[in-house]
Amino acid sequence: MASLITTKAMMSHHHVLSSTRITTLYSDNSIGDQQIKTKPQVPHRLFARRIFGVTRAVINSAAPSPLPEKEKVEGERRCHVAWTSVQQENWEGELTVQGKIPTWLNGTYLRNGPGLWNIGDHDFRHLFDGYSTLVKLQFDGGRIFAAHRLLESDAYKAAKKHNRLCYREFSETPKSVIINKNPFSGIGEIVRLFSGESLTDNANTGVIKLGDGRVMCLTETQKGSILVDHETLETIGKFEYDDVLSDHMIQSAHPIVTETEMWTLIPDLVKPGYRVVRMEAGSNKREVVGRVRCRSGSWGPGWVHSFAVTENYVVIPEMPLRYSVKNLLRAEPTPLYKFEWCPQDGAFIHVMSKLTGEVVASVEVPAYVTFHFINAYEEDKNGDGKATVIIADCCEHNADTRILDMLRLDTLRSSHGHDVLPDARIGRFRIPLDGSKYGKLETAVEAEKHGRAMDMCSINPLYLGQKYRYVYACGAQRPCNFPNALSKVDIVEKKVKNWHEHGMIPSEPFFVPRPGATHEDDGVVISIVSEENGGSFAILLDGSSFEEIARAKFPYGLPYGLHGCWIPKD
Ligand SMILES: CC(=O)/C=C/C=C(C)/C=C/C1=C(C)CCCC1(C)C
Ligand SMILES: CC(/C=C/C=O)=C\C=C\C=O
Ligand SMILES: [Fe+2]
Repeated sequence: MASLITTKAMMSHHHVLSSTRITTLYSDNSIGDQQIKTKPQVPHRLFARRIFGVTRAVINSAAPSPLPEKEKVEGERRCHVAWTSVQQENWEGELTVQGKIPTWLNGTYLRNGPGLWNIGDHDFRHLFDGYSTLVKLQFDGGRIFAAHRLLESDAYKAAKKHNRLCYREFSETPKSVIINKNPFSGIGEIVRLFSGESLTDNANTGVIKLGDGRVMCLTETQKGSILVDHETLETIGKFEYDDVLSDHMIQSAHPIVTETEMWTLIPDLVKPGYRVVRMEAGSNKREVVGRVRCRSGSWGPGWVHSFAVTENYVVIPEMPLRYSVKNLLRAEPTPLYKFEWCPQDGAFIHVMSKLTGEVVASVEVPAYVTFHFINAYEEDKNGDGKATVIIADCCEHNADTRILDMLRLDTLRSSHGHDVLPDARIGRFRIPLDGSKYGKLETAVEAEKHGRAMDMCSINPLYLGQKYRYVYACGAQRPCNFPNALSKVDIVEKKVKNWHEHGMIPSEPFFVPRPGATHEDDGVVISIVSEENGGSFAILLDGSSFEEIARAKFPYGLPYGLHGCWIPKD
């Protein structure tokens, strides 16, 4: 049984509990004494809603019990903690470690993701709508100090203050900005949309460490670039870009960062294309290295959630899944949300020189749907030191756009143990640099070997842009193709090793190389696992054997997360 604290007060409360610190979400307007009750944990969206209504915080984890009968509503039965909102605004404490953490692993793993999917009485629709929730695992001499905290974005703060949605999220439009049927009444909103005013800054997708040490949370809106303190998880404030590129409201959610620079793509919705930009470590100014024009005759550029780089080139995808101004302006989401599917206009990959900004290849490829590029590298077929082909790998959803709508919370909450998603694979693009018109798209490893699920990938960061061998990603345990396993894929030998436990939903496996390692897979893989019984734990796998070396349980359940980063100690 878990302790349930029911707080009736006007303000958020801080509860100090032995080694853990907890802050409840916010409360309603009633004033009264704090009551402490004992009640089973209910990992359920109704429960999360009640937090906002009356503020209740679950302190301990325990096996969830069924909801009281009166609260059972069709479609709202007990759901996996992976899809359940966090139940406190923040928490910190030491985790008890089972197993042994390598002595060299000192630093902080930070993970971002949408951890809160309701506001007031409103339940969000889509996985990507939730408010950013940072989770920290600080490894120190074999111990793990963990924490989580909601990001104080303007979108989250406004939602808290007004108890309703105030900005456009991935799939949600607040009532206040809904354009009515009169085409002229919405002009103001069109301005607010294109100026970015009504867009969210809920930076819930990823978190990166810039070369100068600053830590930034990101989403696809440019205003959703927010600096945080990786030790306290406090929000520092907006990352202020010192350039004029912020006029374009969107960006790729996955910049590529090294110790010296950051590369990203800025899509242009007006003249369909992408600006390829570079920012020096220590600077806030992005320089435009070059611009790619979209090849298709469609109105919008292809969606770029992520892209890839090699040593000398930037690989720019132009997916047939395109930003749609029409869908952007709609109040009610389409099954493709802000996008539209235009395979008749072709699918392309462009390659730009990092040095000159020149587009050195622009090839048509088979239709594809991907969120995440894994890595890319140059192949030199003639052995004269000049690249002849670019290889670019991605998690590819068999060109099936239904994946986007399948990430709706109702689908995720109700699907158990069977195929629900389109099958996914490692898609390998071969892009010739000899002026050929076409590129190839192949399956790198038979998808059955990783259970026909493939997303949320990482590699050894020292192999970024280089020929590489290992992909760490979420795969699946058949017969279901939902990513419920961690997979190590050897793309050279075409072998896969999976980690899976019944009922568990792991988030992105993140590879940290061992300092001084000479083998690509010498390091550890970190993931956070949401458990069927309502709990969660951090897990460490050996990068080479892919066997578990340690796990550490959180005293409560954490929801699914998206992307993470590693910040070495000092
Ligand atoms: C969480 C994740 O992976 C993606 C999040 C994407 C978001 C929040 C996209 C937001 C957008 C709008 C609010 C309007 C403009 C288009 C678009 C960038 C899709
Ligand atoms: C969680 C996900 C896809 C899972 C399907 O296999 C995609 C997340 C994308 C955003 O970062
Ligand atoms: Fe992503």
